[in-house]
Amino acid sequence: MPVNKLELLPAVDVRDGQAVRLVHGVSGSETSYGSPLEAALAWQASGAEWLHLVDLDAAFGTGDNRALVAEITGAMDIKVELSGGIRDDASLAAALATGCTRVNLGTAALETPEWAAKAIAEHGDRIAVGLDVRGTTLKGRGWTSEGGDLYETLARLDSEGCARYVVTDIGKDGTLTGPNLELLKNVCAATDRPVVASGGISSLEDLRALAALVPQGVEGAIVGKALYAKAFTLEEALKVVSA
Ligand SMILES: O=C(O)c1ccccc1NCC(=O)[C@H](O)[C@H](O)COP(=O)(O)O
Repeated sequence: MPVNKLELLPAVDVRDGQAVRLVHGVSGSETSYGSPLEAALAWQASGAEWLHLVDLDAAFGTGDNRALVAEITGAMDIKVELSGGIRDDASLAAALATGCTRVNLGTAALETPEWAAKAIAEHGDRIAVGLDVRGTTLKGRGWTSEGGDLYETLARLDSEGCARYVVTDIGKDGTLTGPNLELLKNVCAATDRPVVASGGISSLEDLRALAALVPQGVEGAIVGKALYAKAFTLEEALKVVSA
């Protein structure tokens, strides 16, 4: 169903049991923000309708936080989008079994396209694909491996029935330098599927700029660092997007 209000997805990225934010998604660049469950509960208490929950260890292949991710998802009354390391039947089944609303596939959509197409066919709207880019080149495996051309992959995923894309400019992620609006406009022009913007949001003005792209296909925005750095509160952000 089309939405006319920008959805906000506050992020909780989990590394080694802690809520963290990375810069450019680089392993080792993290700042720690304490208990991920407390962070998730705080976003929920502030009025969030969504939580974007990332298992960074699973994304980087340095282990996983699967039990904690399941615990956090189970504790939420709001919708949860799970991301990070969902690449095979076992990790997909575990993610879906948490009761989350949807999962993001990343590396799998690039490296095992047949498996990803099967997951999309079986689970429809519960699957989104994360398109993580530098320029127009996709990245996989915790953003360290090359994954081909953004627009070629988008056309393939569209033809396979992918319901939605989460688009991240890696150069912006965790930097508080604003979202890549040109990239988002270009992706929206290339697909009729909804797009969730991720990475770089730094101000309420950025949220207003993203809200202006809702008619073009931007459905939501993931906000991480800005909330942890207290650039604005979630209550202020929610007010901006509902205005
Ligand atoms: O989502 C992933 O699978 C992922 C994998 C590897 C590194 C980072 C990953 N996600 C990061 C996020 O989803 C961030 O929470 C999001 O882009 C927020 O960015 P920001 O507002 O710039 O802190």
